[in-house]
Amino acid sequence: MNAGVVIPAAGKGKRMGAAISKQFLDLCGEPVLIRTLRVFLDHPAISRMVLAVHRDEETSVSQLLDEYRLPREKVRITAGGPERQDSVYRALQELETEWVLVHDAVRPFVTHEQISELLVQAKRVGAAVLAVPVKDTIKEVTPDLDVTGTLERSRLWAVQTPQVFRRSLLVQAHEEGRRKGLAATDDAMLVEAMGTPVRVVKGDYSNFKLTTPEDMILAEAIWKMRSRPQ
Ligand SMILES: Nc1ccn([C@@H]2O[C@H](COP(=O)(O)OP(=O)(O)OP(=O)(O)O)[C@@H](O)[C@H]2O)c(=O)n1
Ligand SMILES: C[C@](O)(CO)[C@H](O)COP(=O)(O)O
Repeated sequence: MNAGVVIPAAGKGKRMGAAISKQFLDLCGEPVLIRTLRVFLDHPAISRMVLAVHRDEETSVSQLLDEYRLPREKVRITAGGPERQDSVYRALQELETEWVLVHDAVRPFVTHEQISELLVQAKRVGAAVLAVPVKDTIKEVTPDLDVTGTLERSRLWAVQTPQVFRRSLLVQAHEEGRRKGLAATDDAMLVEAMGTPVRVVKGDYSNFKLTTPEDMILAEAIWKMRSRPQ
């Protein structure tokens, strides 16, 4: 299977509130970004990777990849855009593989098993995303904080990345999304908007997105637990 990865890594991490963007924070001895990239670069189905970074960080990220001895012949760096959707679209222009995985730089706990299963399902349907059943009760609330309803939890899944697509489908979805002015918080939304089916692969709760400060504490605990000899 000819598969490449787009890693949007151009965010500023405002909700994390750290002095540096969260993808560069230390996670038990290596930057989060490096830990995330290693998972894909070590997977046998992945031949290429394009990293979308903030335009002021292209040189420093390139140096970081060299410092951690990542295989540079597989990794290209490009300038991201103002929103995640723009960063993914720009990185997509640099990737020519038949299949594309999109994965947030700040989800370091994705596994090889999940990547492999997503590729199998995407090949069947054209698009597959990792997701987990929602654990909380989800309410709709007005801007004034009045509850207007409660959603049926058994039908709700929290979507993660990786999200895997046939490249031609993803490019078309992004281009239509741009034409219609859709603001999508994930890539599958753009594919869904074309009426194209998307398959869910059940993931696990540890593949969460590092977003707020307490997530770093949880991430360190998970990393240490996974590194313990069995
Ligand atoms: N213009 C942007 C914004 C986000 N991202 C990336 O998209 C992923 C998920 O986004 P999010 O968690 O929202 O990251 P930030 O935008 O950095 O966070 P915040 O919204 O708190 O500022 C991250 O890997 C982030 O670097 C990106 O490539 N380009
Ligand atoms: C793509 C994503 O990680 C799926 O959960 C998420 O939607 C990104 O959202 P954010 O607005 O960039 O935090």
